[in-house]
Amino acid sequence: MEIRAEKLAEWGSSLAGLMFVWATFDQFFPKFLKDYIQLQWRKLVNYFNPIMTIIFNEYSSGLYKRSDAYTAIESYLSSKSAARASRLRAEVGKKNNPMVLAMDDFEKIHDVFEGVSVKWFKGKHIPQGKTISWSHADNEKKFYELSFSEKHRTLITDKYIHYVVEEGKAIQSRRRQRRLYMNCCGDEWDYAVFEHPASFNNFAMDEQRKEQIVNDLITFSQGKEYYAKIGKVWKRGYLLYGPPGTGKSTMIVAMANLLGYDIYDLELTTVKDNTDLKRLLLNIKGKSLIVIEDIDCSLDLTGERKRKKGKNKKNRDNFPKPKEEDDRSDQSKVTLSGLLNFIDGIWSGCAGERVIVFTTNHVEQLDPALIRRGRMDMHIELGYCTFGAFKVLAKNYLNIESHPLFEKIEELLEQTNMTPADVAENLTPKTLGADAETCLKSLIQALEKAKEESKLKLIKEEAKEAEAEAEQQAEEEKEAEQKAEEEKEAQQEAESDNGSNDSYDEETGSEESESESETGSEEPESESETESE
Ligand SMILES: Nc1ncnc2c1ncn2[C@@H]1O[C@H](COP(=O)(O)OP(=O)(O)OP(=O)(O)O)[C@@H](O)[C@H]1O
Ligand SMILES: [Mg+2]
Repeated sequence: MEIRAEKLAEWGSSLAGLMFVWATFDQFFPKFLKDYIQLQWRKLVNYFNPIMTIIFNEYSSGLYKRSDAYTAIESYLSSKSAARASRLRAEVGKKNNPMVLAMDDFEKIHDVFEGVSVKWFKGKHIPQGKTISWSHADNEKKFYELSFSEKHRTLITDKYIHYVVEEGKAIQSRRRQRRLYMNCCGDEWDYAVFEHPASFNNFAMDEQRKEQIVNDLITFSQGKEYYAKIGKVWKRGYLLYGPPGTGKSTMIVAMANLLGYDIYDLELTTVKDNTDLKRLLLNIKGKSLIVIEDIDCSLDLTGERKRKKGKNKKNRDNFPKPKEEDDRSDQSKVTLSGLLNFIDGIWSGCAGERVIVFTTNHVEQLDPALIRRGRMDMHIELGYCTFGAFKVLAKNYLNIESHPLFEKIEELLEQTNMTPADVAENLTPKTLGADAETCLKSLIQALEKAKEESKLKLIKEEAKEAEAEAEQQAEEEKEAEQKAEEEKEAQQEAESDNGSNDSYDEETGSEESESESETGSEEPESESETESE
């Protein structure tokens, strides 16, 4: 299309004229008149295409706290802005938080929900004249304006706004720095900022099972209405069990990272009694993952607690403890019923969503009451490394998805038990520049060694068993011999008794008179006396 120079000049002068008129309008017309004209203009537009507008103010009137809906919408829109807004504002997060791109003031972005297009506008009212105020509400008044066609009113007010707020909250919680709380002493929580890279993406386990667990967690975290409908507290319990080094603690971190929850690591051995336990638990906020590791070592299932033992804790117990700590653990009286009350008692409903995780290496030692469904809803067994799990580790550690050595590794993994922790350690390069093949070979070596060791162990165990069996057999034989001897002796005694009775009859009691003369000499004497008489 050809645009002629005279035409351009004509447009230019019209534009300049329009700008002049606007500048004059803006400068000389009072605010109320401008607002009136704007209102009338909107009405005119609305007449032909009815548009509905909803305003979300940053501060509700009289409140000093930012509106939750406003902040949730801000988070939701910031996730859309990077791709859709033409002017962005960069905000650098606090310590270690990534930079966040948000839409700038007076920007518009479009969003689509169930095929319906809506428009968001970020505006602000700037107060006329400068006033000094301590309240945000008196300064700039920011707001989000949502506009959509009137005919979609029900969809937007009933569903879309709810969706935006919930999604925004989820984004906030994902961005928020998470905390790891610990109860070090008494009934108080101490925390540290929690940054752990473990996730379900790099967690090594059977893919199908992993998907089940992830789906279960996500369904739980989105199940607020469902739990309310069925009248249950919004909580879910997971029991993770398996040998040391199979990823129980790693899975806890992956769970927290997936849901964006804080972790509360509850150390029962430092809690004095049920009252302190209650106090601790009441101070746990919503969106939290409460963890009791090695539950079998923390709580005596008869009701009394015992000191942690096993694994590292066992080693720790070898060191003399400060007397104070010793005394404290002796006085501790957290009971199983106290713990169960917390898990599903009336006061378990005092906070928002919660996930409770127990870990143990000895599931068979746990009281069935503690782990029944409803308390520990999902039981997850973490076992030795399978080939599927190995492939995840190989992708994580060596960035490879296949290799000619995989076949050999698969075969060896089927023949021997190696924990994912050991496999991971063998896949870790030990020297700078060590390539994938070197690491795989090192794993094969370790697997072969483990296989040999388990074979030897088996042989030793069999030999030990055979020895024990032989010992038992020898003992049984010895016992049988002894028994036979005893029986023989008893028989001989009985026979000799019978023999003596016979001789008494035959020899008219000469022997008896002998023995009787030892015990009671009077009777025979009197007898002899009568005889002599
Ligand atoms: N399934 C897994 N996927 C990825 N890494 C794993 C897995 N299992 C173990 N690891 C690695 O092994 C290390 C030890 O695992 P973890 O501490 O989770 O084991 P655990 O089952 O909690 O052991 P314990 O019973 O001794 O507490 C982790 O740091 C992790 O790097
Ligand atoms: Mg662990």
